[in-house]
Amino acid sequence: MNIFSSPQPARILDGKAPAAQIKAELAEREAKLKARGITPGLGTVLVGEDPGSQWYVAGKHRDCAEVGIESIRRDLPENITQEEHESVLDELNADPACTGYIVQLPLPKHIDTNRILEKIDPAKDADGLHPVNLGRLVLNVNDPLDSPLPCTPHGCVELLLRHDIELAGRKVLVVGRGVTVGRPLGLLLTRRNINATVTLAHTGTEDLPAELNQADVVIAAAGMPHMIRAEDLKPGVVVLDVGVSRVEDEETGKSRVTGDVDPEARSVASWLSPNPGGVGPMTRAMLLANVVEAAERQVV
Ligand SMILES: Nc1nc2c(c(=O)[nH]1)N[C@@H](CN(C=O)c1ccc(C(=O)N[C@@H](CCC(=O)O)C(=O)O)cc1)CN2
Repeated sequence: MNIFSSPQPARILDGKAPAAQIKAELAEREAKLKARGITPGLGTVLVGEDPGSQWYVAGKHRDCAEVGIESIRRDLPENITQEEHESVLDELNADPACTGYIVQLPLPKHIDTNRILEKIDPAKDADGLHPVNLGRLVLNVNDPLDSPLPCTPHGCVELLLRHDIELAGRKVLVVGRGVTVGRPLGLLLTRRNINATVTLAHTGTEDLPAELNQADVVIAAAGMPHMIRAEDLKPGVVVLDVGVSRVEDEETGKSRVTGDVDPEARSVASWLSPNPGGVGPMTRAMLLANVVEAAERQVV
């Protein structure tokens, strides 16, 4: 134990159990939709052979099967052109069996990601990353049935709420300004129903340790292994480890997933999300929620 230690090791912010609960709730909603003649169908668009992306997409289809959502896969070659990629999105936009879809990120460098995200029909945007849906997040459209929320930010907030962790009035430091996590997460946390005070740190932040030292809650989404050092954290802090990096295990030589947070943080924090097993399963559950909600909007 060092001088920064909290008296007890951090409690685990487990994502697997709440994700399983959410999936069970979604399976019931899906059954009601089917009874009304609507079958939710998730499409995925994957470009290239990246093993991580292939694994995530396969996981999304496994999750769909669990909940009763139909799956549509479009696996495209690495050298696909912008125009060819966009024409696949035109097909999915027109396909009534596809009630929602995602384009797995990152895309190869020769593809303009923003143009691809803009091409998705906002009503079928299962990731909540179309400019219209991100704009609704900025505009504070509050009814969840109006528009999808980005999956990882929504998963982070749900993970905290389902462990009864109060966010109102607390200082939350989000580390990372990416479009899939950091930026939308800052917007979500400052909504009136959550009411956190948010600082968004990034590679241009001059004194990250000073920011970390002030924070009641740290959400690390930078994708840099163990960049959040235990000695910079305030004792009793709540820590969510979102970053996913693949590193070689020193003992086995095999590739494994690691997060942004130094494992020693468990002796300082009051709550710490494991990685894997924390935010990842919640991200997947929130994607399914977006697909079911998009299909439910067809009923109303
Ligand atoms: N279109 C999108 N692309 C990407 C997103 C996204 O939300 N939409 N996020 C990430 C990848 N991602 C989903 O696509 C994702 C990452 C991690 C997990 C997850 O469950 N992780 C597991 C462990 C994973 C492992 O062992 O490799 C965990 O945390 O327990 C799910 C989804 C980038 N691209």
